[in-house]
Amino acid sequence: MTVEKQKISPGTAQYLNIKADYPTTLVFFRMGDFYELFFEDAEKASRLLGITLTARGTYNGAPIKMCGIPYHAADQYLAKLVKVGESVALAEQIGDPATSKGIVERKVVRVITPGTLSDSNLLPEKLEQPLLALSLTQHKQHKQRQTGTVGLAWLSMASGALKLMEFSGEIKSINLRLKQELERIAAAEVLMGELAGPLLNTLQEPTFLNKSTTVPDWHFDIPAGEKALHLQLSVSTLSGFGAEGLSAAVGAAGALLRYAQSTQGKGLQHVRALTVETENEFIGLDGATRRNLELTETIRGEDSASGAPTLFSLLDHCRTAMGSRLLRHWLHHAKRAQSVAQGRHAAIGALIAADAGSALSSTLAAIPDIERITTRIALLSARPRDLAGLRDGLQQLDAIRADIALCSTASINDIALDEENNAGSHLVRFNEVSAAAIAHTDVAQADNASLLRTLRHALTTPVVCLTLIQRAIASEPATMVRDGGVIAHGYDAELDELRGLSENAGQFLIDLETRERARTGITNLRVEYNKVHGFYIEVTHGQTDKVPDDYRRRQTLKNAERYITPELKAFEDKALSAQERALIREKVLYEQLLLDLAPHIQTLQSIAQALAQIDTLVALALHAARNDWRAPQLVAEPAIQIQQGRHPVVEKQIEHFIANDCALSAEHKLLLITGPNMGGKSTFMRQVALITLLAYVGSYVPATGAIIGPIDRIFTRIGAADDLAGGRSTFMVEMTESAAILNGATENSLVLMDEVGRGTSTFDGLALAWAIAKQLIEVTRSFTLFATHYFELTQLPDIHASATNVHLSAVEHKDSIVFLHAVQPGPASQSYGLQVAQLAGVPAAVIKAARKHLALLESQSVQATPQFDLFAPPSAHYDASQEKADFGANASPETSTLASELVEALALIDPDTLTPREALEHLYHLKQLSLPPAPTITEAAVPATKALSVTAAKAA
Ligand SMILES: Nc1ncnc2c1ncn2[C@@H]1O[C@H](COP(=O)(O)OP(=O)(O)OP(=O)(O)O)[C@@H](O)[C@H]1O
Repeated sequence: MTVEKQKISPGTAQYLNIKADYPTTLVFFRMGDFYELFFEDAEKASRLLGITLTARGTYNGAPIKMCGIPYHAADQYLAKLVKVGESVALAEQIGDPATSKGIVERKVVRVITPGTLSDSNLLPEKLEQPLLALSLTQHKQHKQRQTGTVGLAWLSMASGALKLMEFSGEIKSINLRLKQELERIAAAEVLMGELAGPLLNTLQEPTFLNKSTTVPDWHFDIPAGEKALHLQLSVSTLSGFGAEGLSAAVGAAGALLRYAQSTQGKGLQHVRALTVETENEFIGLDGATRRNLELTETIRGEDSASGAPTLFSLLDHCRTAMGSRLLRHWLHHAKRAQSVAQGRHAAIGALIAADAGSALSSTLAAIPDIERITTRIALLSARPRDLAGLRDGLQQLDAIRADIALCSTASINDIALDEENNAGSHLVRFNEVSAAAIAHTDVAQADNASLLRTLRHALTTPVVCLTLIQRAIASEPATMVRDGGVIAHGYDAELDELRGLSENAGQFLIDLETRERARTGITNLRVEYNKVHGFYIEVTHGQTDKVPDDYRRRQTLKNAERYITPELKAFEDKALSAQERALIREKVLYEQLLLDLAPHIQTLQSIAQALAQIDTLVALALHAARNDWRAPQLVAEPAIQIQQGRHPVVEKQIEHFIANDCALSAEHKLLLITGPNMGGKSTFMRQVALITLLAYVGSYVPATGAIIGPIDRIFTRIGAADDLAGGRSTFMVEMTESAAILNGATENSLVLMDEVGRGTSTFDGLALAWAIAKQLIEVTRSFTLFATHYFELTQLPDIHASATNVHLSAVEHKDSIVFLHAVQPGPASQSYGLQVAQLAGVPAAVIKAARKHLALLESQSVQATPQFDLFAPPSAHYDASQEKADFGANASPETSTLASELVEALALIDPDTLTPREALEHLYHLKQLSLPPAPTITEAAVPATKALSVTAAKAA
């Protein structure tokens, strides 16, 4: 917008000048007690906020559209706008309207964006909303391979945590990786250079692109980024943070800090440290897995905040928002290093043994969000009640430390022994790894005792800081500094004196009244005050003739006259100005107090982190104790051995949950799970994944025992949902997820495959399921739970020793079915599909027709067509030999017998002596020998999808 100063009012010119600097941001233009919005901003805000659009004056001949919101209610409107991803620039009045000549000066003091919030009213309590900067550099084509480097830097403005990460590779693989990292970090706002945007479109991640803010490419300059980090962290090298050599990420950090600072309008004193995250630090979970396991939101996308049952809402017994945020973080960031989880297990054990959870929990309830308050202190935006809350919270630290001290090392050892006894020998392979587990547990004990000790140490009361706040802040301060009554008595002599002047006014006025009554003889004379007229002496009309000469009339009422005297006037000036000056003095003192607290920011941050940890550990300990969860053992050998495991969320929702074992080891890596619909297959698979994850999160687990080896990633392919927004069909989603698993899983990964292949035709689906299972067994060799309705797959264990059949059992009762939900050895014998349909209320006539059709299909399938009833028991015709060949095994004895019979028969034939008829008879005989008794399922199991489709088409 160009500013045509001649034709427009000074106010409009000022607005347009400011707006020119914030073209894509809504500008809130402060006018007295209102923020006003103009032009397109007004239209947009009125639509988004549902407020009335009006017009005032004209610009270029057209009315200027405007709308406004009251200054005092701004927070609620800002919250709404930020929630829909809008940013707002606050243009405040800088000059004093009373003394300004012409128009009062205005300046943007802060920009509010989704990723840079620190205000308690605008931020969700239990969620971090990081700001992320992303740089993507494509390297020159190298032997036909397009490669690139991604640099990530992200900052939680509300906590001050700054993190970096960098990775390189072929464009396709880094895109995949980037998608996973973005899903993990869950940034509220993503900064990108102008060039990176189009490259990232290939991510096909609409939700992510909606959050992006474009900044000039030069903001990502690497030397500038390095300089900015040095300055921010007050260091001369980044090597202490392990960040040397991360040029792309350092460039991104430069863009991030520049943007974050510009939005705050000031430096970021609370950002004092840097963490570098590495590729292999956490157990990898992609977005689909986080959703499928319902960690913090349900599969349908409901957040825990809406009360939806998720792992987070189940475990969140945290009493502070800091604890809740950390718990959420832990669930999404389980570290691969076992020692971290072991440290937490032992701490939980010690808390349970000392029965310290409840006491700690109630003390923690009195602790405010010290982390965010500290940030607001650093940004000089802390309110008086933030400081009062901080003071009250810090006063609880002694009690918390005393409770932690109760958890002695002795009790930790008791717990360890207990758990070891509990692990028992229920599972065959449990014992094989338990010796190693004991060794590990010992190591863990040493670390563990130290976790609580470290926390106790970090929670040492910061006496200087606390005393300062105690001295400075009134016991119950007003909400805003401008209301006064924020600074405590005795903190500042000047303030006390000014307050004394206005507070002692009462006595002065009583004394004056007594004196004036005596002097004038007017017995009903009164000295009073009102806001409009100030102090006055009131005399009723009947007495006015007694009024002395020095009384000046101030106001005439119906029954009385009001006067002022020189003495009263002098007092009035002093008292009123004292009040005003006291308010000004309080503001100065408060601002100075925030500055004086700055040196304590780092201490307060580590106290906040320690409080979050102890709160989270207490929450996990309470949940474990109340629900009979046990300490898992993390071992070096490959294993997922779970004894009597339960699904943590489902067990809460039903009356009687059936616990199940799971035994996976180096020799037995795939469980092929069959059983009826509703039998509990998905629940079982999820519970294994959740127990594994919980063990690495550092929590106890819902099982009587669990021994778990190294885990690098957890993958899930569960359920089928269309991705309409992403333009992908059910089957496409299924195959994309399967592809990601097959490309990314290793022998330390846990893979959950639920009914893979069901999104397409029977034969294609079966063939794909077969080939995928084969790949997981032979190539990735991952721990796999493979649930299927394709009965043919139950042959896998015959062919491959590392696969085992288990099934979820059910029994028929009259015409109905009873699910036992127990995992039992061997394959299922029936699918019970019709019975389940009947349970679901499918009309009797339909069920009857289905039964009839099923009988027909079964008889046909025996005679001619390959498998229709996928759950019919394996037929006598089934020929596993082909699959064995498929898996690279030797030919079966049957195949070799047939071959030798044919050779023998051929050897008996002398073609030179045969008549044409005899030749034909021999041919029929040979054909008879080689013919299989009936078409076999083998055809369907050959993983050549195309050929199978043709077969299927012919069969149909
Ligand atoms: N171990 C268990 N104990 C008690 N009830 C269970 C158990 N497992 C599952 N259930 C109940 O059975 C229901 C169905 O379980 P689940 O969805 O796991 O079945 P499924 O075999 O995967 O079914 P489908 O093949 O149709 O997907 C669950 O909602 C739960 O109420």
